[in-house]
Amino acid sequence: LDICVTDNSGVRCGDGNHVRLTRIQGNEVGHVQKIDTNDTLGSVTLTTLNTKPLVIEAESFLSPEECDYFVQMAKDEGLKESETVLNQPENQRFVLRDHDGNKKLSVREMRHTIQGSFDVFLEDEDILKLYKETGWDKNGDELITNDELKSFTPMMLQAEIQKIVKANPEKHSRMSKQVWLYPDRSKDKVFAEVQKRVAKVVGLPLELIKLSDFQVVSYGIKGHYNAHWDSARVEPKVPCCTRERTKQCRICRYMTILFYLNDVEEGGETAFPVANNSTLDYQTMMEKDLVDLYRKCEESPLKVSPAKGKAVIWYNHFVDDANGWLGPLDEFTFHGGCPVKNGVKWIANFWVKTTDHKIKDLKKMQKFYKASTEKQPKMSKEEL
Ligand SMILES: O=C(O)CCC(=O)C(=O)O
Ligand SMILES: [Fe+2]
Repeated sequence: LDICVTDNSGVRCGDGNHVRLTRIQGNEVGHVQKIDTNDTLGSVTLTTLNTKPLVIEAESFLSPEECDYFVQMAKDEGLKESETVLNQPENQRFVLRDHDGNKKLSVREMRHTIQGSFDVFLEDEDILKLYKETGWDKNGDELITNDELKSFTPMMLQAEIQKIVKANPEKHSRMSKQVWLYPDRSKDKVFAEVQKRVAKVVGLPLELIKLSDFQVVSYGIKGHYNAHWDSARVEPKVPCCTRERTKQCRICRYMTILFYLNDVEEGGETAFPVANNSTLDYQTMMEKDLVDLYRKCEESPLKVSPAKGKAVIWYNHFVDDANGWLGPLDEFTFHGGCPVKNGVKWIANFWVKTTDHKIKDLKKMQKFYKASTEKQPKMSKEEL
């Protein structure tokens, strides 16, 4: 195997063991480092915002022109309403969340049932109004018993919820528009330069950066994205998703580089609701409704404010010590977008993807390596 990659130390070839995922050294909160980019921008300054999880901010990672360029590109391509992705298969979606196991659903348990089943975040008042209108809570004790459950089906519940979110779309876990961009890797000069800059700043092979996904998202007033992980927990039996793959797979995004493409008048921060918690337990996360950033954003321990050209960088996964590739999910990267209060918000997600098959990834990277070396016009003797 002869694997070559291009990184900050030049072209390096070997058997594959010489390629490892690396992290930017964050050191401590407030640590500042300046990285020369050797391009039109000159340099990028990184500031460590947090260490658990490691979150790094770069003001002016993109120039205002680059930001405008990506927004225009997204508009030309056309944005579509973001779908809320539920990871559970269809038949496991409707699960009654009877947390205390007393065979009755409290209002809170019904809220969580609806969240888990339909990805819709209602308030207690919505549930009570629903009971009133449908009569499902026959005796009006605000509890749904097994017997009362028989009077309606999941389909009926879904229909009611659909009515509610139609009138109040902000009750969705996500309210935004998005588009995947596949800027032609050799022809789009702006995108190519940004990819190079990303490779330089994060210190990963350019060939890996070229495998990344790029998505532009826009939020209007009340637009938000409740807390989630950008990647998934490692499950050896479920392979990582790739562009070719359609069967059951999990998302594997080693790192997220989130660009803010405009200045937001008010709101729209990126929040990390479990940052710096000593432990992470799902029970507390449920009890405190930490997912619900639409309502609980203010309580978040770490928030990053949008600013045109700024990038916020974090690692969804640790690195596997043995092979230097995708390691365990860093669960503290749980994050989302706070509601926009005034103005609009444009972002671009730059997701550095890998799979858990290092060799397969390296082989894919070789295609980009070869393309770049072949395209290089041979220098004539005169030029030398
Ligand atoms: O809008 C934000 O600040 C966060 C967006 C986000 O987390 C995502 O698109 O995955
Ligand atoms: Fe995200």
